[in-house]
Amino acid sequence: MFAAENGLKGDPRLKAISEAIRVVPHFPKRGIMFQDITTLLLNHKAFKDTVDIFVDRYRDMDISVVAGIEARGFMFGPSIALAIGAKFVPLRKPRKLPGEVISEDYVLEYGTDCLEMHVGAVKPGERAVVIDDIVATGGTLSAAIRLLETDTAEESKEKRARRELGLRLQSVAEHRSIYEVDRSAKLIDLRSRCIVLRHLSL
Ligand SMILES: O=P(O)(O)OC[C@H]1O[C@H](OP(=O)(O)OP(=O)(O)O)[C@H](O)[C@@H]1O
Ligand SMILES: Nc1ncnc2[nH]cnc12
Repeated sequence: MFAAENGLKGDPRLKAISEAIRVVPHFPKRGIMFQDITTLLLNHKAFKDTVDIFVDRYRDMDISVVAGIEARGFMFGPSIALAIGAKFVPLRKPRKLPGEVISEDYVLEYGTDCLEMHVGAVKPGERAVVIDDIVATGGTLSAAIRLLETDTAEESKEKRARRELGLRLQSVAEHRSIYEVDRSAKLIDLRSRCIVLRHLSL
């Protein structure tokens, strides 16, 4: 879907990017097919192609904020921000940011967590892209969106409605299985939304 929507159908870069991601079964616990992007980072071409695809997609779109989710969104987000002329806003795990923060709790496949952002890092009306390495349950990405929405809460209802209509979820690798079929553990192979570098344009 991403390939077709973005004129990348048949682009050999997408296959090479998918193949550069190592899949580690049963990490960090039984049933999880862990998508390890550290092997992609070791492959200069696949790493650069990944960043370039997002840069090409988001340059000249009046985006002033790239928000990266700790920790793996920090590995791709800053390069994309610099290349498209945006600022980089880190969305961090609790108690890491020294200034005043807003927080959002969320549930993960293997526990619960929280994301924080400095108050004032994003101004009302700014256009943002959220970068992370993967969407599994979507809990982390939803928390990131809520954080950004909180900080832009002053914007008008009309503007907000327009922005919500413009939500886009994009990826460079999709339809990979991230759960092993394991009846005894009652896990289902969702063949779902395992997405490398899924991002959201607000
Ligand atoms: O869609 P979800 O179910 O929310 O899962 C996806 C999130 O899980 C991973 O991060 P993790 O919280 O493991 O932290 P890390 O990047 O610090 O390893 C991953 O990098 C995403 O941020
Ligand atoms: N299957 C998975 N692989 C890598 N990171 C993840 N975060 C949540 N689920 C994951």
